[in-house]
Amino acid sequence: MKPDIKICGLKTPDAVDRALKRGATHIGFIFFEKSPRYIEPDLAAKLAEPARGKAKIVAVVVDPTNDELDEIVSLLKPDMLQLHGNESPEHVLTIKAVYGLPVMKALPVRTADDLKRVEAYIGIADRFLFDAKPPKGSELPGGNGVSFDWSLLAWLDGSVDYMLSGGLNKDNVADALFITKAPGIDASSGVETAPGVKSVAKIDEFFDAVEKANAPVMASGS
Ligand SMILES: O=C(O)c1ccccc1NCC(=O)[C@H](O)[C@H](O)COP(=O)(O)O
Repeated sequence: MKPDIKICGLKTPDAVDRALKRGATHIGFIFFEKSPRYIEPDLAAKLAEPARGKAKIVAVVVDPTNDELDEIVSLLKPDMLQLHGNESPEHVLTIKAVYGLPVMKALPVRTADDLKRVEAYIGIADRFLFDAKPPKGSELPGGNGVSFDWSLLAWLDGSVDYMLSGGLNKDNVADALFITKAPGIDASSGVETAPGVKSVAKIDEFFDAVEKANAPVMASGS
């Protein structure tokens, strides 16, 4: 089945346009000031306009304060919040109750033990985003362009809805899908020419690779 596809860290109209034209189901905006993909909420709101009703608009936040969320939600009017910090299950519940929005909870993964944290969020998070643990020294909880051992996801109960993330690009996405059968995938650095600089050509190549990976295998004729 065709996975949901999220292109994250968008900052320009041409990248938003290309992601939508190629069939992105989710587009993400980063509200973490240290990130090269950081965008002001009012600019994100303008960029997101063409996506309304076509793709889910995702606000990516890290251990957000109420003031931060108030501003982002009122300006951007996202379809979903991606919580990419150390938000506890209780904090996720509170955020959902206050804003009435579905939450995708990001969890960093390096070992099988890391996936044990899923349990605490079942019935609370609407979806998970499994991302690689940031490399030592990185100030970014996401967008590091590194992958984790995808075979770890084989341990998951099939009822866990998630997006696979972390270092996905045109060269590895077919393998990632083959190994995990992920219901959703997310890419950021893999469709950039430099940190924070999205490339329409790379967005195209990424979607081409996903389409190729999903194309039915034709039986060889006569
Ligand atoms: O992308 C960022 O700069 C970022 C900063 C702070 C929190 C989250 C961030 N990204 C969240 C995403 O959903 C990314 O797409 C995900 O981490 C994968 O990134 P990449 O490995 O570069 O494809």
